[in-house]
Amino acid sequence: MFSGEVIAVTSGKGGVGKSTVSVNLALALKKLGKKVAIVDLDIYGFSVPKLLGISARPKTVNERIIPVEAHGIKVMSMGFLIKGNEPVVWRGPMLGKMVNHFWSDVQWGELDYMILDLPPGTGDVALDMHQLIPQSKEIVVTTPHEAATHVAERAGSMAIKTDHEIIGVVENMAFFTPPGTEDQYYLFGKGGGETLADTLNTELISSLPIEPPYPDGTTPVLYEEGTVLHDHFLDLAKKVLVKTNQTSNV
Ligand SMILES: Nc1ncnc2c1ncn2[C@@H]1O[C@H](COP(=O)(O)OP(=O)(O)OP(=O)(O)O)[C@@H](O)[C@H]1O
Repeated sequence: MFSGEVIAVTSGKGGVGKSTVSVNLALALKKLGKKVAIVDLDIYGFSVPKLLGISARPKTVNERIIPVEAHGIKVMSMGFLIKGNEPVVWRGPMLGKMVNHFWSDVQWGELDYMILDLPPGTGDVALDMHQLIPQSKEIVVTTPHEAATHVAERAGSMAIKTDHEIIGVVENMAFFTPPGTEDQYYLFGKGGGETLADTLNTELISSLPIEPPYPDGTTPVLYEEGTVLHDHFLDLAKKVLVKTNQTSNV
């Protein structure tokens, strides 16, 4: 158990950048001097350990689990409990037990923020989380494309129905600016994030551009200084501070 803000990051469909937003928001909050943990509850697509380059596993001391630390943040993931890349074949009640386990049996210590990377959609884990952590607030991630915003609306509606505050919508892959230009190309359409925010009666708190690959063709996953997305994530973290009545420690 811990005291601090719990922020669940959700999306309607997979692949829109929910884990990318969760991890980079957690790192940006850390840069603002906050004590941060991230919990990867994306049972069928856990990716946080890989994004953070973690190969260690959590240890248990006096029947309490000690989370793994990476880049200055504490991490727990469904991926720590599964061997290699095996598929997860658990059903609802087992998943509920796991969510409870992460919440009650982990030695989190003092934290300002706990970021939860939820599975996409409105399945068992999202429902369990909403019931177990009634104080959690939500960020809804979508791309501007109608196919994504349409299903993201359902994920957001679930938060509203269970009385959870939606901090805002993050529109990811909103546009592409070719390096060396100021042009903006709206590859997945324009305005989808704003429309979703209106429908959910919340605010569009960030429009994140598409990060171009490095010259060698690889793509960054942690947006360090020098990347296009670095400042966008810092701005998003500052907005989260304001929305949760906190101020930067740096
Ligand atoms: N703004 C961006 N610019 C460029 N690439 C991005 C951006 N956001 C995410 N990506 C890339 O898109 C892919 C999908 O992102 P991510 O894994 O975060 O999505 P997700 O919504 O968590 O998916 P899933 O639910 O399947 O885990 C990754 O390869 C990620 O690096």
